Amino acid sequence: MSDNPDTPVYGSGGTPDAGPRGLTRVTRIHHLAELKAAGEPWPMLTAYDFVSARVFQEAGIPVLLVGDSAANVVYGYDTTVPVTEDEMIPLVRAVTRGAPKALVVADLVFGSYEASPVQAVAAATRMMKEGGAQAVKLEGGVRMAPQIRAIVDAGIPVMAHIGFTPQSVNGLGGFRVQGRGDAADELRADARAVQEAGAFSVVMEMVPADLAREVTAELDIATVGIGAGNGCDAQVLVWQDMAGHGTGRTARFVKRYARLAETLRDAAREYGDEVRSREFPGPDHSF
Ligand SMILES: Nc1nc(=O)c2c([nH]1)NC[C@@H]1CN(c3ccc(C(=O)N[C@@H](CCC(=O)O)C(=O)O)cc3)CN21
Ligand SMILES: CC(C)C(=O)C(=O)O
Ligand SMILES: [Mg+2]
Repeated sequence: MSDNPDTPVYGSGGTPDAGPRGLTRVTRIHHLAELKAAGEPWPMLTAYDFVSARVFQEAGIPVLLVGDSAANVVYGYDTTVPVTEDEMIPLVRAVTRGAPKALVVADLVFGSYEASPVQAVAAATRMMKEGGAQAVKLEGGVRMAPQIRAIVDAGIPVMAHIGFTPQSVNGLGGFRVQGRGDAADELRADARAVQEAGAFSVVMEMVPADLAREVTAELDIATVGIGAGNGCDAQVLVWQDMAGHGTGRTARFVKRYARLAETLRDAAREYGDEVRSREFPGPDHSF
């Protein structure tokens, strides 16, 4: 592995570079187009703080999302509706500091972009200027195309998000798969509209796998699936879901690769026990 800036994010031979030092160069949007052309899927995770962002960069995760799921996993709200720009921006700053080689995408929060393209450009500008993000994400297809176009025209790359869009949970009638039956054509239209509006990528959440695969083949831009099967160009999960660091139940689309919450609880319990018994701090940890 090398620090030469011409070394690609992924090593030669098309294998993802997840070596001991992680990403070998800054991830750019055109790399994602190259990966789509090469048929190589890439992983994306959420991140909300410095340490986890650094760990994911070391693990070779090229794209990090500071999701508005921070509402749930950082701030403890029930939905993503209440979280504000002022709550998101410090998290975006921490992640961009922790993972300078990852492409950092920041979610625009509910209420910050829907009203008009002018409002959307202002919200996206804050995420870049104050947060240091390289791109923003917003929820909506056909109905948000004017906002996407305006943000892209302002020089800010946009990732769109269609299918189940959690900010509209009240309008969608709950946490449900989207694009089943007749709704498939609506989802296809949303996908085409965001590509046409200039988005560089699109998240598809809770969409039937066959439909997601078809849309991925139809589009030139990268599709990122969450609950959308393995035919997408990329996958994303909330990192606490992926690592077993949540509290309650998780969606069907989550696969858990670790049991961090249990590990942490056991560590805290042992620490507590040792303080109570005066075993900690012993001579090794005293001056
Ligand atoms: N921790 C976390 N993980 C996420 O994936 C996530 C968040 N938070 N917060 C923002 C949104 C909300 N998301 C959600 C939340 C709940 C379901 C859910 O309950 N899904 C059920 C029902 C599916 C159905 O009946 O059609 C499931 O079993 O998958 C799905 C996505 C995805 N996002
Ligand atoms: C689940 C992903 C796609 C997201 O939008 C978030 O974490 O907020
Ligand atoms: Mg989100």
